[in-house]
Amino acid sequence: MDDEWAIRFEHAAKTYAAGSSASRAHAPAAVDDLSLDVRTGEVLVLVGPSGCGKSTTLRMVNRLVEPTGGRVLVEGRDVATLDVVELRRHVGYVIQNVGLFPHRTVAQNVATVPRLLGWDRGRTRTRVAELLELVGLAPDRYARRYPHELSGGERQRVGVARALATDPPVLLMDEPFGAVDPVGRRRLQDEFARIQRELGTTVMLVTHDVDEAVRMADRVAVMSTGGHVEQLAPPLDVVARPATPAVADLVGRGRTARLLALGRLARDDVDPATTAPAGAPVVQLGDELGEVLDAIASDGVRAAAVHDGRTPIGAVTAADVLTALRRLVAGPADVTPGGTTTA
Ligand SMILES: Nc1ncnc2c1ncn2[C@@H]1O[C@H](COP(=O)(O)OP(=O)(O)OP(=O)(O)O)[C@@H](O)[C@H]1O
Repeated sequence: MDDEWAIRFEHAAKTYAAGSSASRAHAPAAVDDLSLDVRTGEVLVLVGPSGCGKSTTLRMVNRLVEPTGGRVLVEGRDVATLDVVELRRHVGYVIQNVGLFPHRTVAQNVATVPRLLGWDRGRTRTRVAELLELVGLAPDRYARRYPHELSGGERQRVGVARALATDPPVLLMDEPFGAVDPVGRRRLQDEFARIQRELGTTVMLVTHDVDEAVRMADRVAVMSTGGHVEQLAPPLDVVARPATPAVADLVGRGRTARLLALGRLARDDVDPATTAPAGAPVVQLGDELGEVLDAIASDGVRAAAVHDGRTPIGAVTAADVLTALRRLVAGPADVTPGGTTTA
């Protein structure tokens, strides 16, 4: 196994053979020529407009879609050479609306793959209980329920538990939280992030929700038609310094709010000569800029005191937060259109 990457696309291409032979001859490629590495243990999010080839890209990994050009490797092996059942044991898959078996209980749904693998009942039962705990569903309350007795968010959790049953090193997620209301979605995102960190799973996630992308990703791949990667970079870089007009278009609306959530208070943002007035709110170096602004925005306050741990190091005003935002946008000048930044 390669330590650096878990999934590699090498000039991967897919042209669907649909319609008449005449239209087939001119069918545009859903994915034209994709070369991309997903690093071991990272969450890489594909985001882009509808029809740009995100799902096609994802499905080439578990061979729900067979490439018509190039190749896809998982943990160093060309997926085309692998037995599909063996491959899918290593590659979990979660989709919107999950596709749970309606006439099977939660426990039976989660046990699907262990059953196929012939695990004994004791091992399966223990694993199912572990997984339900992991996704925040108490086994004694949920194991015997049927999918129609669950909320959308709970069903999605069962889908995640099922995909993780054999502890796959790679997990593919296609709009996994798309069917959940915004509040539930945010909670699921947070919990999933915790689970992912705990397990160290390599995740490739598809969404068309830019906020979801920047919240979940270690790196974001912004795609345009034909599976073309416009920019591949950490969320902050994508939002602060879009590499192409297409990326700017996608992240443009609500950009300041996203920067406030992604940017962190740095030492350079703090005025060491100023002391905040008595009773001023205290923020910490490294806090989200949005939280800092919230603190300053509270009634009758013009500045927040900044601490580094327990040590007061100065004060910060709303104007300083604005300067910090500009610092993020100015950033290091290492982004080239269509290129990548290293992080
Ligand atoms: N089975 C198929 N047969 C023919 N064409 C397909 C098939 N699946 C996808 N396509 C086409 O391939 C292109 C890419 O589709 P894909 O589903 O990968 O895009 P996407 O970015 O995931 O879109 P969305 O965000 O709307 O789900 C689209 O033009 C789509 O119409």
